[in-house]
Amino acid sequence: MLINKSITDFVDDLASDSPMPGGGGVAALAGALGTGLGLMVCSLTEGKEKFKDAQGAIAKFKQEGMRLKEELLRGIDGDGNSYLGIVNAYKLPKSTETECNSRKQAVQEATKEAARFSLSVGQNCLQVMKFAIDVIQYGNPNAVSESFACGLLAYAGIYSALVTVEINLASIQDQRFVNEILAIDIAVKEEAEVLKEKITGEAANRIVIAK
Ligand SMILES: Nc1nc(=O)c2c([nH]1)NC[C@@H]1CN(c3ccc(C(=O)N[C@@H](CCC(=O)O)C(=O)O)cc3)C=[N+]21
Repeated sequence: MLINKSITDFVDDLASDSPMPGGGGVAALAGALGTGLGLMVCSLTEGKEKFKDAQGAIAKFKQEGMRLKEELLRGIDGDGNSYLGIVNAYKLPKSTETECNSRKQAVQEATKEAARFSLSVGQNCLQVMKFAIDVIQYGNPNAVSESFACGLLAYAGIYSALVTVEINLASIQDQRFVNEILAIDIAVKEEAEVLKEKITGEAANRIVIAK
């Protein structure tokens, strides 16, 4: 499993020509790392008298963050496996016309599954950006830089997931499927842009460097 590797082995694997991890799995990792940073800020806020008014909100955000962290960690291997589905479908025999047809069908199905999987990674990363905004607003301001990094790692995760969705869509023939997924893909991107503006705007307001 990819998630049990050391960071060094993971990055070396990534750098090699092995088919996983790919862009989709790294998207999930970026989202998980972002979530970890946001959760760190929750931990630095919890139980502190200074932040007593924020305790209820932080407890709620922490639960959501823990759910997203688990889901994104699962997505690192999950996405890689969904891509392996495509690789394996291409390896099916193609000597007869029947074999060719069923191989083609299997490649199409596996590619749809891979597109759906990376879309779900992108959607989870979008939730991490919302979690980041909550944590920016309610969390310990000493670590607000971590809250911003949480949101911006998730933003990178979204784009990494969505280009993966799109490269898969490019080889899918079922136009109805393509339209349906593309509509969600575009909506996620639009929402991510709004959230990114909000996050960078907050960062500019909250981290003021004397000149
Ligand atoms: N859910 C999902 N996650 C992905 O990460 C994902 C995906 N879908 N869809 C497609 C892109 C692209 N990507 C590649 C990974 C390895 C090779 C690779 O190793 N290619 C070898 C051949 C691989 C083989 O045939 O074994 C080559 O081009 O020479 C290529 C492309 C992962 N992606």
